Amino acid sequence: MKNSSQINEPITSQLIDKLYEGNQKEVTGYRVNHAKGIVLTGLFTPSKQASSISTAPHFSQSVPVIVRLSNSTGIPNIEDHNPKASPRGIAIRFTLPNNQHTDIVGHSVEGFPADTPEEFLNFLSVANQAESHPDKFSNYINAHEASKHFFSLLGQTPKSFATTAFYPLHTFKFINQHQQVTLGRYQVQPILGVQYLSDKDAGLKDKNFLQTDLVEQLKKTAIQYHLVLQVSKPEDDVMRISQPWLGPHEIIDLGTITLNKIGDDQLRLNQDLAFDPTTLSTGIESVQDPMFAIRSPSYRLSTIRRSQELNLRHHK
Ligand code: HEM
Repeated sequence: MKNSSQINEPITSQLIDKLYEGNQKEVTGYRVNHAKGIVLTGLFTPSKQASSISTAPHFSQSVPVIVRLSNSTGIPNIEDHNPKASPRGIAIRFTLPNNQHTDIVGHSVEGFPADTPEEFLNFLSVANQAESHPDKFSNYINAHEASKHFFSLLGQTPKSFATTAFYPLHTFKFINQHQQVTLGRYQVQPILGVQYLSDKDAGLKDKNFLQTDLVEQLKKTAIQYHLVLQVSKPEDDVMRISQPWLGPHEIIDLGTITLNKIGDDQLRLNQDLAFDPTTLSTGIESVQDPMFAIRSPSYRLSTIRRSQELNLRHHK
């Protein structure tokens, strides 16, 4: 029997090729997207309610977390105030008992330029020609709801990673000990609230200010986020990651992420960590939206390619 990664092999490598083509990946050994990042460590403490939503182990006990905060593009030294650095990224690894882990990967806008792998491939093909064929690019964007919405959200510079909200976008089934299912999407909400810089203030900032500010803030206090669940309503399309769910929704607090240390040896951590948003725990299942199956093989292939680049660099 074929597994999902074999089924998705051709489109996976096409997607990664397109990402390499478009993400200005001139430096080898880094991620093809979200190349510039900083790794922190801390603790996830579940809320009292979390264990009634899912039997996931980290919903009933505090667990260590590793968090990588990042800028978009494959440029490892992109200036933090460059509009192309948006959306920002977050990757969270929860360390679970028995050498298990589960990952959440999100970005700082509530949208994505495609709802299916084929649509994403089309989008990347056109986006990669944005400079040579600007009209084709703008026509495509205007004609496609997902990319139109996505581009309307880009470009802002956050005051800090500690004032940035993140959206993992996929819908999951959260299953409790009575087999009751809650459908919802995670949100990672900063305790300090969402705050952006004006373009003028952003332009005055040092090119690495998002990372240096974290170091300064940690000297005073920890960086904290609420992990919350936006509970779906019958009218929400849980199969489309490109669209926010409109109107008021029930929000359940799942717990608090507290980051209190910058990881030692950033270069090594950035290279070695390979997140996979499809690594789930017991009590949490995917709704199998069309993008979900493609993510694991894409991240795996990208990790293989950047590791090979590193090996080549070491052997030159
Ligand atoms: C099928 C759709 C997608 C594809 C093909 C894709 C592809 C990739 C690839 C190849 C990487 C580099 C992985 C590595 O070398 O470690 C990456 C990283 C990343 N992507 Fe995606 N991505 C997709 C969807 C998304 C979505 C929906 C989000 C946000 C909600 C997202 C956020 C991120 C973040 C934050 C990182 C950096 C992870 C880290 O810190 O290691 N991606 N993506």
